[in-house]
Amino acid sequence: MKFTKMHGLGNDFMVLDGIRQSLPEEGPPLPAETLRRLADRHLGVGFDQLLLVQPARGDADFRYRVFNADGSEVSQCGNGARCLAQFLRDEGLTPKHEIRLETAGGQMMLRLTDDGLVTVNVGPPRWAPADVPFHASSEADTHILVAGQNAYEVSVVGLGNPHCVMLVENVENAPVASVGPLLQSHPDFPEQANVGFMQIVDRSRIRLRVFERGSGETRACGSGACAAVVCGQRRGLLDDTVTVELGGGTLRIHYDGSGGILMTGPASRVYEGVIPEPLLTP
Ligand SMILES: N[C@H](CCC[C@H](N)C(=O)O)C(=O)O
Repeated sequence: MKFTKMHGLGNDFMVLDGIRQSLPEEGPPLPAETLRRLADRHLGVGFDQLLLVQPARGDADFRYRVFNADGSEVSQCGNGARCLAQFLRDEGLTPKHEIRLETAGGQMMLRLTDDGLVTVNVGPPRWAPADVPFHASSEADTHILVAGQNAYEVSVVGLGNPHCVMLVENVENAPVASVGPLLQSHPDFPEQANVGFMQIVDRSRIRLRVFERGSGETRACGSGACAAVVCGQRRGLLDDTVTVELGGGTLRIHYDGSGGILMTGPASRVYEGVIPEPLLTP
């Protein structure tokens, strides 16, 4: 099985072409145990997420599916969407500069810009608890989550995937490794959550670390960057356009309250590889 290794600011992916290779319409493209082994950075290829592109089933150009390193299928991966747009163009699978993707969380528009960057419209933020999903009686600027011996004030938002975002003084010493897993699996998130730790530099710049659901802390999280910005805007702390500094580099996020959240950033190819068929079975 052929694959392409790519990354968006160090959030790295194994990309599978389900257009020119026949892959299952539903469920993981590989046995879950094989997928997890390939995600391992010593036993396999090593990746945060596996991205799969397949023929669209509706009026979009392509269908986009995402699997975390733990094998869980999810509905959104912002960095991955940029890499997929680059992959589709590089492979000659589309001549378009504007690509519409069908995802489990709805449609997303991608635009390849002349400066080699990709802009993704990830859609509007979903604040209603049921749309995150999150157990709460109503939406609010912040919620208090009790975990272990502590209470954490977080903002909660859905972007096709669930996010909770907390403010920290300095991302360098944020309790990502300890608090990230606690809030990821907090019982108020029935499908778990991605956990963002946001330092406000000024109204147009933040620093961010994300403990991702199903993958742990990654060097960048595109949907996490979008979530942090809209949560900061809702709390009156950020302007419409924000530069987000992540471990692997910067993203530009724009949201003015109408239309969708626009995320702009790079997409990088690393290498192509082949997994021999006998190694695809557990
Ligand atoms: N871990 C996320 C999926 C990948 C998101 C991230 N890599 C991005 O760039 O948005 C989740 O379980 O919802």
